[in-house]
Amino acid sequence: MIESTKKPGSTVLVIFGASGDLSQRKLVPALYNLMLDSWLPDNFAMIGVSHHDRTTDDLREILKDGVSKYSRRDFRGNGDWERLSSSITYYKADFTNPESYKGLAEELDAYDEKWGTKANRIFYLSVSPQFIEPIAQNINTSGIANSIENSRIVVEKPFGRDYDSAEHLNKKLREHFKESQIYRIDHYLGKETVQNIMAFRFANTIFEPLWNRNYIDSVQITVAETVGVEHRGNYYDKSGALRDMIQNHLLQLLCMVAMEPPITYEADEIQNRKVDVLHSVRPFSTDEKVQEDTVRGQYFEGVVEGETIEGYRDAKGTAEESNTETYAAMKVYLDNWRWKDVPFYLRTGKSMPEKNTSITIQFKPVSHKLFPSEATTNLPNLLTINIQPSMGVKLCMQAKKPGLKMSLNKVGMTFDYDDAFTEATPEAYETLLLDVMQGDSTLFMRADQVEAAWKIVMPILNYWENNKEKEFPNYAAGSWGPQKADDLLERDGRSWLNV
Ligand SMILES: NC(=O)C1=CN([C@@H]2O[C@H](COP(=O)(O)OP(=O)(O)OC[C@H]3O[C@@H](n4cnc5c(N)ncnc54)[C@H](OP(=O)(O)O)[C@@H]3O)[C@@H](O)[C@H]2O)C=CC1
Ligand SMILES: O=C1O[C@H](COP(=O)(O)O)[C@@H](O)[C@H](O)[C@H]1O
Repeated sequence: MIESTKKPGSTVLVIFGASGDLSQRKLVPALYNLMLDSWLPDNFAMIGVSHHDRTTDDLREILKDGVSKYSRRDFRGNGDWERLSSSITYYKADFTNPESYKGLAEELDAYDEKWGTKANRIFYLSVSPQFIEPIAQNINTSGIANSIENSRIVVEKPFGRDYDSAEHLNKKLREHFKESQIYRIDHYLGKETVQNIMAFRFANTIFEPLWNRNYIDSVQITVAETVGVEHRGNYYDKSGALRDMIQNHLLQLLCMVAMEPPITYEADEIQNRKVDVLHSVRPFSTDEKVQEDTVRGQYFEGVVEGETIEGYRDAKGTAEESNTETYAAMKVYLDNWRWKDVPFYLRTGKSMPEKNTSITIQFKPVSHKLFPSEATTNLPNLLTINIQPSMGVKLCMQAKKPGLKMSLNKVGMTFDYDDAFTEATPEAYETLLLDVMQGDSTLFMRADQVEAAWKIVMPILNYWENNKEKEFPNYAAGSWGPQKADDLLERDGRSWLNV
């Protein structure tokens, strides 16, 4: 495990695609907050690479705008931004042109010379997927990744668009970098409340003995977003909820909640336990299984949080007869000792009535009914891990309602981040960028993890692509998704717990 309280050593962060949306909305605001919290190395520089004619001042202005709009801390005009921006320079290059990398090499060497040390070189690929291969190759052939220990490459999602392309990309990356140098981002893993799942499960005595098929009836994982496809129609219409959310974020949440206890808090050990979960997912082995246990949806015009949202097919960049799902739900089983016959229900959707990312564990009913049925609400114990926007854990149980008769009522025990902690919550990208600088890959995706996750969704992707959904669009923006998603649970005598 990496010493997490230590400031990283001298670092040059090269962001390919520095003028793009991700860089403005997430990466540079994260650097800004790391700087304010004194986490940036004493010797730090950022080189922003993209292809339009720009000066360093132009890039700084673009990024300043991003920080002022998106930083979790208010933008303060007291010289803080200038402290960060003075370490940012612009480098104009065509990603695909090997010649462009010569000047970059000179700039990187100049920092080593100035600081009198071999600085960490982090190559952050905030670029469209088709550029990953040529950039990795050009970094390698130009020799700018100067050593295995000091050089790291960070790759954004989407990591491939199916199993074959992800496997190919892994192979190509490994032609140029060692696995220990490759940091595949899934920003959900950087979220404070997602990291807390490990603490919650493995730093407390009371939950783990119950965390299995003997006590748990079922698990629900929900990632509901109020936003629709917005300006990302071009990307999203070729992706859909299964690729965009389930293959990565939801399967990672599944891993966190279902994994066996790791022996040590080491990156490889934790990733091994997560891969075990993915390998244990019962395959969707036939088209009938896909039809039975999965549901897809696409929203039509509706009202979300009081605002009318146009239908998905009317959004810019989407096809008129688009077959792309904006909602996906499924039931999966894990064929292993701990979870045999416990269903895990996963769902995610855009244009839902509320933003809610949560995991709910439904416990089995008590083994013997002691109280007369009119006295009890018959509600099972529920443990909800709220990931966002509300952050915390809530346990629902039954208690005697005060009064002269024995009557039970549902009550809750709540741990809320806002009440429990005074510390601010860092954004996921702050955690992840700091981890890359410190060389800690615990919260990143290993090659086999990504491939195992693709393997799970491939039969669904194939079936959905080859069989157009005739009922699309099939849920109103602002509703909880298609009726069939409710039916999926109703068949099992359960229902979605919109808590
Ligand atoms: N935006 C987001 O919220 C999220 C994005 N991602 C992923 O991050 C990656 C980047 O996304 P995003 O920032 O939105 O993309 P953008 O399209 O906004 O930015 C692309 C960047 O690449 C540069 N660029 C494009 N072609 C070339 C080229 N041939 N040579 C040099 N520079 C080039 C552009 O430079 P210029 O300005 O000069 O044109 C720009 O800086 C994608 O893989 C995306 O899927 C992942 C999660 C969320
Ligand atoms: O990766 C993605 O995640 C966002 C949701 O992220 P969150 O941190 O706001 O929960 C999603 O909107 C986007 O479509 C997807 O590409």
